[in-house]
Amino acid sequence: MNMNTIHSLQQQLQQLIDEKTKPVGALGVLEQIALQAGLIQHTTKPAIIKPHILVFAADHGIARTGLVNPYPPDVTAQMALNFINGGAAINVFCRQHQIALQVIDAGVQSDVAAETATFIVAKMGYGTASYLETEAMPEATALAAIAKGRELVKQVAGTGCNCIGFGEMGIGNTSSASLIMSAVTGESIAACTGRGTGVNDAQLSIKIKTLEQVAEKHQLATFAHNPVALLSKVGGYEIAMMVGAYLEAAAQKMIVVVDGFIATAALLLAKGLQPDVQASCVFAHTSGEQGHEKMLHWLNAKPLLQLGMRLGEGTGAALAIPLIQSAVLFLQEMASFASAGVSEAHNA
Ligand SMILES: O=C(O)c1ccc[n+]([C@@H]2O[C@H](COP(=O)([O-])O)[C@@H](O)[C@H]2O)c1
Ligand SMILES: Cc1cc2nc[nH]c2cc1C
Repeated sequence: MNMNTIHSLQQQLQQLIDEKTKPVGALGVLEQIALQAGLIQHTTKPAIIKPHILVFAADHGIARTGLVNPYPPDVTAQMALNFINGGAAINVFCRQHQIALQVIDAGVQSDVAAETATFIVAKMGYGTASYLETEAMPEATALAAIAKGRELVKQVAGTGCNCIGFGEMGIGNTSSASLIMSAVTGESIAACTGRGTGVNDAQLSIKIKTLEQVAEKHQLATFAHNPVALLSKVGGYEIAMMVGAYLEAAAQKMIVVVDGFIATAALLLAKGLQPDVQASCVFAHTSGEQGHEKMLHWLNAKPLLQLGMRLGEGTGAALAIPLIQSAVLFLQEMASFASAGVSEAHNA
């Protein structure tokens, strides 16, 4: 779409929104989402078809040190099994809102289960290496994970889905996200580091010191504009796959629903590779994880929900999808002042 076409489509959408039987602007942020959905789908009649969430699970070498996370790494595989059995929060919300859900083993440290239609085995390794010692993964592996993320989203797009959210599960992955955030935004490690699954005050200061050492060891600040190097040095397999997933979803003109702290850190990297991806993104919520608000501010993003959630799994995305559906439905179904015979304001 060239700039003139975008401008004219934007004007048409805004006019349709303003002609609906409501005071101008009275549906607030939903009006912005309806407009954005039309621009993403390049139509004045956007629709949400077969909404879908992909949850990427993987383990992190750093988590085995016990320096940055209160829960043991075994929880990643145990929660992956919980997803398969339908017992996690993301299962509940996806059932509630009729969102299709698939879980991807991007690199859990043990074998979780055999592949099925809803559990995909795409292991890039059995957990990353500890970036306290060495790089998390070779650059070739980061690139392979990005390619796999793209391939998975292409398959989902092939089912007719045009709205997708990405979640993650990985003990230790708030540390990767904090390191990525600090490198990309230039904020200090302390400003980018939160409690994750729940470290106490003493553990938080150890987490910050550990991550400061890692940032120094790998000279992360020098890789602010090199997403693949950041993935290789301090990333995770699930984060790398999400990067590819964002890139493909935007290329497929899908509405992309961005979840919490780790999911947004992956978007920082995707945006580093393809600045246009953000135009396809709706930000679901501000996570309770310290640092997420700053990350969103850096992106100039205005999330839909503020629920103090900090679970991950794509749970924020699942709660936001019905709001996005409401936004496109009001545009599709509401009567206009003319069609309903309602009088407009005197100042119209
Ligand atoms: O989405 C978020 O904002 C979020 C914030 C804090 C924690 N999490 C989840 O908690 C796990 C990582 O926490 P940690 O303390 O092990 O680094 C991982 O499985 C994430 O899905 C997720
Ligand atoms: C129990 C548990 C569930 C999670 N879901 C996403 N991250 C998680 C971390 C833990 C510890």
